[in-house]
Amino acid sequence: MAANIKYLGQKAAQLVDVDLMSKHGYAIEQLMELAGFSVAQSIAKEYPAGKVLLCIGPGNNGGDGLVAARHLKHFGYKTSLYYPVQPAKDLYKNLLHQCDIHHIPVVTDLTTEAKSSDLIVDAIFGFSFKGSVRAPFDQALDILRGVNTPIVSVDIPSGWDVEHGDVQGVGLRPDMLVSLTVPKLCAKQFNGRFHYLGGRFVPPDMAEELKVPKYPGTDQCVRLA
Ligand SMILES: NC(=O)C1=CN([C@@H]2O[C@H](COP(=O)(O)OP(=O)(O)OC[C@H]3O[C@@H](n4cnc5c(N)ncnc54)[C@H](O)[C@@H]3O)[C@@H](O)[C@H]2O)[C@H](O)CC1
Ligand SMILES: [K+]
Repeated sequence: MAANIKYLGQKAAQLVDVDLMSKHGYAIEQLMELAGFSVAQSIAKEYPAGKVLLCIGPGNNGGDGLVAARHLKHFGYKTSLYYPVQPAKDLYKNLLHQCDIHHIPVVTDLTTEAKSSDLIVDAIFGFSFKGSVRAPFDQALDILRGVNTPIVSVDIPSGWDVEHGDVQGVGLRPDMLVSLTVPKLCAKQFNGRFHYLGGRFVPPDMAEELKVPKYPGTDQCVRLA
């Protein structure tokens, strides 16, 4: 585990988000683009080009996944989306349209796709996840838990409590975790091979307060463990 890292609880993580947008004038599209780009770059550092299935949830964690799908495609990966709940918000509709014009298909047979992919990106739930997993994501997480394909979780391993980890025994054990902005408390329990940090958009005073580590060169991600 990297030294001097600050881990945020659920409320604190949500407050950072609010501060960036309400106080400092960032648009969600800006943050999401950089967050998703950093996820794609973290993946490219550790996994060779191949077939990547991105599992997309109904909130901004899912939005990060839609952005990552597009950048991975630009990087030479073959990408597809599992996106069972598609909210009507323009933000997500536009991101999905952009995936469409990048010839990134939406698939429905999760079991088959998960087994035949080289990598799965879990962009289902992020720091706003609460309670027990509701349909259709309960079944989806069961399927993901049951395949041998390595999983990269975006910000939070889905089904894990943001602060306490897998207290409900959902069972997702990602190979890589890409924390965004600053790791959340549950990241202390992550024991996969690669822990990265992404979301290189935090202004300097806030970065100092949050103990954001230095990113190397022009990279959008930094390996923590
Ligand atoms: N500043 C940053 O670090 C940024 C992070 N980003 C990403 O945004 C997510 C947090 O997004 P948010 O929309 O607040 O929430 P989630 O994606 O975690 O999920 C909300 C979504 O999920 C539903 N839901 C919640 N609990 C359950 C449950 N038990 N069962 C089923 N469904 C559930 C809820 O109803 C909503 O629909 C953060 O983690 C980052 O990945 C931004 O993209 C950029 C800035
Ligand atoms: K996730």
